[in-house]
Amino acid sequence: MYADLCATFDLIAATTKRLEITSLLATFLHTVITAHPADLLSAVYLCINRLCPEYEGLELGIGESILMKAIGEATGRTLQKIKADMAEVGDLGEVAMASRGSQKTMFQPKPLEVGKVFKVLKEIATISGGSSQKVKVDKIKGLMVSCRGNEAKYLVRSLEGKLRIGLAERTVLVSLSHAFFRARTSTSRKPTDDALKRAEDIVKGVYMELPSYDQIVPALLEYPIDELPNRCHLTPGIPLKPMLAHPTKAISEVLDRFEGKLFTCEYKYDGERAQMHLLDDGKRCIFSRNSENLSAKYPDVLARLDKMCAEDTKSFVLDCEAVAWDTEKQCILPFQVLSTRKRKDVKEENITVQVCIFAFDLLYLNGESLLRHTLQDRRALLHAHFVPVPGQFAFAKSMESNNLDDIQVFLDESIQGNCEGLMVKTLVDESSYEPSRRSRNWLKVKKDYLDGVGDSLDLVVIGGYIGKGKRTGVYGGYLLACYDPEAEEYQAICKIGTGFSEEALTTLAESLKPHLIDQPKSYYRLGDAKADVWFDAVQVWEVKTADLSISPVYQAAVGLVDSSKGISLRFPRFIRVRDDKSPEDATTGEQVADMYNRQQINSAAGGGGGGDDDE
Ligand SMILES: Nc1ncnc2c1ncn2[C@@H]1O[C@H](COP(=O)(O)OP(=O)(O)OP(=O)(O)O)[C@@H](O)[C@H]1O
Ligand SMILES: [Mg+2]
Ligand SMILES: [Mg+2]
Repeated sequence: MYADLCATFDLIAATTKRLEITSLLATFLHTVITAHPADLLSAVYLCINRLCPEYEGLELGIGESILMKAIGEATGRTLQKIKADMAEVGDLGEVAMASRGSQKTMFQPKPLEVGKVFKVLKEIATISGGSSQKVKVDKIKGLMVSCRGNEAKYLVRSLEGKLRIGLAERTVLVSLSHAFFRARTSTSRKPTDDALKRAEDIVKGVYMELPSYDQIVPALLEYPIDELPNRCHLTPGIPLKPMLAHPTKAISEVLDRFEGKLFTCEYKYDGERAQMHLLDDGKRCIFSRNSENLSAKYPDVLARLDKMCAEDTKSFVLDCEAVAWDTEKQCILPFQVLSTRKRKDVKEENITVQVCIFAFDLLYLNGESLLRHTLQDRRALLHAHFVPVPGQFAFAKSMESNNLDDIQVFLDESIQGNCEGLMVKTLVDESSYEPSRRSRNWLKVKKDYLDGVGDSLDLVVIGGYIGKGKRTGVYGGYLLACYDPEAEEYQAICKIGTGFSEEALTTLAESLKPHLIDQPKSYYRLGDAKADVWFDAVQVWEVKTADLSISPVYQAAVGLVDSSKGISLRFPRFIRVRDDKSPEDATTGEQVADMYNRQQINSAAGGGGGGDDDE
């Protein structure tokens, strides 16, 4: 059984054609549905490399050293040999497979089952405490000795938290819908593309509202696909992925894009996205942009929830921004202040950074999902069912006008008020809430864009340079990368050395030290970029740049603008650590290429702000 999954992984790794991958996985999942339905949930989780819904926060990502130890002990090879192989091959999964293959076994252990493998992985992730390292190694060993063929390779990669076979989560979702479609229709007829597509849209749509296989897989096993939307829908307590916005260069661009449509301008608050939930039973929670549970960070906000609700408000999901607040001067403080707030185990009486919540959308109210309502409706309900509390809870400031001068005045006011600019949104037509989409119906206008800097990038730290002179003892600079989800690789984009306060240099170096690795990962695409030390891809930094240029050295967006050269940033400047983005949410190669192309168009047009003067 686990062998079948691993065989499928091998086939998937061997092709890059999305349709083929979908069909390979659908075939496998179909057999699971018909022959071992109880293992289906485990199989799906193994395919997407997760242990539970994202918001539960349980993760694998077992460190290289523990894995090497386990491989050594399970295969009777020395650590030195494994390290040497690793240096040569660069992939611990391959090393494990080769080590297992060369091992003489006295007897054949029982074949591994998907459900068993997944169960043990989950156990490993939950182990903590004093002797946890040893227990983990033992459990890994226990699985490893039963591995045959390529199983050790995928087992190790699952433990590392990265399969790297080019299997995107949305492909798993599509395959799952196809597999169920096949299982639910008679085999004599070949399904029409339309019917397949319909099944696909239902499953995808439901997942957007309720991103939890724990709920969706059992429902699919029990009911027909058409019934799924009635069984699974937006539910307070389970975070949905927030809707995202497109950057625009100027107010005139907004007016062009939204011509003939009703739209609204809102202040764009500069804090942290906060999705607030109230459940029927009174339970409450807050989630980040990344579906991380922030309840332990904002006990003060949870405590004020009752004050914010009108009397008939029993359950809801609110989309908000949490912003640092100056209680004396009664005004918004910059993001930098919010970032100094403690993140975990916050006690209300010790809070130094107060926050005010600015609500801009209502997604669910009293048992009903509002996602498909117009923004106009949702906003009316928001205002009717919630009550502003000075300095604690407010509605996002908004304004309707299609006059360029009016919007400019509103934008200037927002900047005066310590905001980042405006969010401009369709109000009636095409104004439903689109979870997890970067929608064309939400446009952001930031002050920075108007200054000609363009949007910031969120990049992953993969290398460092030993500091000299004033930076002795800390890193003098870092190597950054963007992420290419298609190739599942981090592509080096630039060296960065400016924008750091002395304090930041120290704290960043400290926070990265536990993630030092002996050599760059096989999935770092480096080109000619070099570094003194290498880091595991764990930290995301927001970075501003003067401009982007084609580079013979760096490999970001390679193949998109030039067949062999990548794109690099000129004069990159560190802004902040993005705790709310994981490395795989970093700016993509495609976005980098997009930014480069837009910049070319703008400078060719001789438009404003073309200068690239940087201090
Ligand atoms: N009125 C508002 N409506 C919607 N979002 C708002 C509003 N005010 C502030 N925001 C914040 O602005 C964010 C979108 O712009 P921002 O440039 O900060 O995105 P980001 O988090 O850097 O992500 P990305 O760059 O990937 O789009 C939202 O995620 C939300 O946190
Ligand atoms: Mg922001
Ligand atoms: Mg951004």
